Amino acid sequence: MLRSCAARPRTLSALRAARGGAPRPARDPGPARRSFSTEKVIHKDHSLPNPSWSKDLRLLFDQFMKKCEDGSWKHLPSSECKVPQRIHSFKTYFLDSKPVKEDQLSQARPFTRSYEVGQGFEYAMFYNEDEKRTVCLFQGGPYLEGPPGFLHGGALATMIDTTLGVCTISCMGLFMTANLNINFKSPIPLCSVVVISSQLDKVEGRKVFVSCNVRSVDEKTLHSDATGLFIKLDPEKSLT
Ligand SMILES: CCCCC/C=C\C/C=C\CCCCCCCC(=O)SCCNC(=O)CCNC(=O)[C@H](O)C(C)(C)COP(=O)(O)OP(=O)(O)OC[C@H]1O[C@@H](n2cnc3c(N)ncnc32)[C@H](O)[C@@H]1OP(=O)(O)O
Repeated sequence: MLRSCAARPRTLSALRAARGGAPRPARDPGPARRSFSTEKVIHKDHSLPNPSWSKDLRLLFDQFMKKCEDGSWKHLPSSECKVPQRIHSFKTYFLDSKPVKEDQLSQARPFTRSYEVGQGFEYAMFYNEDEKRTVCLFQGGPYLEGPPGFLHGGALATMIDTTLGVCTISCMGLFMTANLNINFKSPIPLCSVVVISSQLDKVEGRKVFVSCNVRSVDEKTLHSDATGLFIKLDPEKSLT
């Protein structure tokens, strides 16, 4: 259910209660939109259409789902729950250190999936293995406002980092962002849809160079372009 701005928690304690209190009630999307893992936990796929998606986002999503039919593109599911195997692999890099307490970790969720449906980051990603490309269809909701009526630059940076990160992780394994360089060329109207097209450019040892551009749905407006450097994690080194 969409929450109005008036219903947003105004105090820190209200915010904490909203974030850390009782688990959110499940919003069952119906059989066609449930996804299951081999784990006992049922993970809901947040990258499938929901009522907050605009016509533009639905049309683009359908176009990419068609491209998936011959196997050249893959739709990447996105869960608010953790991916246990990847998280376990990632935790091995922390070695002996415990930077985050277990109870805090149990509250953790991906930043881009931490808003109510429709209010924050609505997106779906598609991956082309042969071309080493990832495309993100992104609709930034009303809680992501920067300049009045426009998307916050940090929200776009988040989606660029996530798209480049997914592109790198899908192609190569466990990496972290070392450098992100973004040119903001044209502001993005709030609640509009943009297409983030990323590609893997070069691999040099542990370094992966990726880039992307962000365009309007009609492709006429170049909103941003960006480059990223991702470093493969070294199991011999602690992150903390
Ligand atoms: C990332 C998540 C993994 C978990 C996966 C689990 C589930 C996946 C599900 C969904 C995917 C979502 C994708 C989300 C993407 C989000 C990505 C992030 O936001 S990551 C968070 C932000 N980044 C950080 O906090 C990184 C902090 N930095 C570090 O930890 C380290 O600096 C490092 C990047 C790990 C590199 O350190 P390391 O000691 O290993 O390397 P070196 O310093 O020896 O450098 C190696 C090599 O790289 C060059 N280098 C390093 N940094 C830079 C830089 N900033 N600019 C240019 N070059 C750099 C360095 O010179 C060395 O080069 P050379 O070998 O030629 O000498």
